[in-house]
Amino acid sequence: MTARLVGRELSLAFGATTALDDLSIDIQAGEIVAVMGPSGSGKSTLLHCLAGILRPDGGEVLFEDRSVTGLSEGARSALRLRSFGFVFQFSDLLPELTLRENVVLPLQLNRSPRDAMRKASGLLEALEIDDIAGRRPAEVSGGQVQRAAVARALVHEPSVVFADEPTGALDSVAGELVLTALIKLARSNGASVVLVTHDHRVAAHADREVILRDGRVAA
Ligand SMILES: Nc1ncnc2c1ncn2[C@@H]1O[C@H](COP(=O)(O)OP(=O)(O)OP(=O)(O)O)[C@@H](O)[C@H]1O
Repeated sequence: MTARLVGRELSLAFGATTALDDLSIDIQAGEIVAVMGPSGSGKSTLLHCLAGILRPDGGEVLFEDRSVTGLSEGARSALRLRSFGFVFQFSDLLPELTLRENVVLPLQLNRSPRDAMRKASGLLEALEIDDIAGRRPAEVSGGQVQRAAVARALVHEPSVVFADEPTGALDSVAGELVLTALIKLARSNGASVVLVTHDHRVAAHADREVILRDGRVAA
């Protein structure tokens, strides 16, 4: 069994708008892939299909050689919680919890509290936010929130991290810190990263760039 993620001949329309048009993509275990292309070219839709959030109208997504598209909604949710991590442009950290409590959240179902805390602490240190991890999201900078979001996305050691414009709301210095940490930690865990971005400097961190145009792979 490999953690390879494959989208095969994916198509998806929203009413009269074609978002994905017979698009195929193959992401190897541990590979960092940047998905680029103009606004509206289908980048986020592709990410949502690969992650099992959206079901395509046609085609199939395979993860670990099994069909994701064929799973029930509940089974897709379980797969996302177990095997995938997510970082979005605007973090969805819970505002009433501290950064540390947010990071530990994905672990609480299946680890002892002490073990979960140890794992979260290691990531908070690696991301250099351990000294402020007792604060709530509103009490730290945007870059620090995004670094906490990276820690939360990686804490349960997912096979794939989906990152949709993770640095889009940050200045270049803060963005660089978030991105290098995300990629370094994903690599050390052997996780693949699907990185949606319109920024060539961000994409330069990936192993491979896939460029979309009108819902198809252009390059
Ligand atoms: N929920 C939706 N309802 C209707 N149309 C949608 C929806 N989501 C996306 N679309 C349309 O599908 C197409 C692809 O959108 P998508 O968000 O995947 O593009 P994108 O490449 O990520 O764009 P951006 O860089 O602007 O975020 C666009 O034409 C968009 O307007």
